[in-house]
Amino acid sequence: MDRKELQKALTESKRVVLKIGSGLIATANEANEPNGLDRSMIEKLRDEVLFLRERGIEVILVSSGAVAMGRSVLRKTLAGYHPQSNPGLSRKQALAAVGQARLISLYGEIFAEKGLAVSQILITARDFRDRNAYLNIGHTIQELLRLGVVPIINENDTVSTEELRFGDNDLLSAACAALLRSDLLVLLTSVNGFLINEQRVPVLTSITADVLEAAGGPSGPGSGGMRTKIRAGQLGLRTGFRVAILPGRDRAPVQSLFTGEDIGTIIGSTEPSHMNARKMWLLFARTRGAVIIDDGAVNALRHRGSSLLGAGIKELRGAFAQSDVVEIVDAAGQSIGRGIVRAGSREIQASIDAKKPLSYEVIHRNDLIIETEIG
Ligand SMILES: Nc1ncnc2c1ncn2[C@@H]1O[C@H](COP(=O)(O)OP(=O)(O)O)[C@@H](O)[C@H]1O
Ligand SMILES: N[C@@H](CCC(=O)OP(=O)(O)O)C(=O)O
Repeated sequence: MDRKELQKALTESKRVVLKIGSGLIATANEANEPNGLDRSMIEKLRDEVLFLRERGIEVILVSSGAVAMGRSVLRKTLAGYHPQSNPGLSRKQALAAVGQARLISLYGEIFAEKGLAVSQILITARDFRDRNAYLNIGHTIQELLRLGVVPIINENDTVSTEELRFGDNDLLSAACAALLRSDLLVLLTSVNGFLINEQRVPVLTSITADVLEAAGGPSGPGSGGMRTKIRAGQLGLRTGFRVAILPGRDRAPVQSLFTGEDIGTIIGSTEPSHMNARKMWLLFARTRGAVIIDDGAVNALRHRGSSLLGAGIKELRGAFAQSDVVEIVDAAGQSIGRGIVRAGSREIQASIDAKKPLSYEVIHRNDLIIETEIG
């Protein structure tokens, strides 16, 4: 696909999520000790936000840097504090708790210099799994945008346990881009874009095994590196937003992209189709239990676009209630998708035991997503 065509399409975006990672925003002193956040980087970000807003584009920021800022604050204020080279989760959580307040106040100060107000939104992966919490996040952000306030999102590190963590803000910002129906996710990076054999790849329209192979982890203070940026691109291709991985050290990378300069790596297609909102949420939803289905039902779901009828269910795993999201598993134990059940496990189990399958659609087509859509 022609990069120029795709780049032109990007400029039609109505809502953009813009993410800056620890690798770019954290600074170190000459002795390589943590030394706060890079003020000039935040000033640049502010000017990029202003540029997009002047074009009528809504902007949501995702900023890392709480842990790095926490380290720097403690180094400067606590005698005898020594930053650990590889801190565990609870130490990182404590550092984030110290640093997040400073981070947001620094943004507030710098953005106010040009008449912009900021807000802090702290979220966890769990918030996206709960439909009410996710809808409320959306409503709050919508209202902030209506007010003209810039939302600044970070992970709520205090409450994120190991299994509930995004862990890095590339994936958090991708989830935000999907669920907030943004057209474009900009990931600022410390390198020139996605590189293969040191050469920048200007455009990706699909994520192949070679691409995944070439995308490695971070080399600086960040936690995701390029691998998570490519995963963000994969989610974008599936759900309908485009991704631009841009060199964050350039003078004005977003403005360059929007004015047609050939920089960074763009991931997307020229005509992305937004996944419908309910299916989108199913991608992130927490599942409770599973329905194990027979080969005929697998075939009907995969190839005929059917709903799941009671007759196709062989057994159940775990207890769940009507309206819960369950895993859909084939006879070999492989998960083939997930969906919202119209009956609880007790009712379905009773029908299996009585050999009288439920006569209705236990999971309606509109309420399920199969693995080709999940990826
Ligand atoms: N194929 C690749 N292309 C570009 N960078 C790569 C690749 N594989 C690994 N990397 C590493 O990914 C990192 C880019 O992420 P960076 O912007 O530093 O991180 P973060 O967003 O986590 O702060 C760089 O450290 C770079 O060395
Ligand atoms: N929530 C953490 C950010 C985690 C992180 O480092 O993410 P990233 O910079 O995307 O690799 C913080 O603010 O320090």
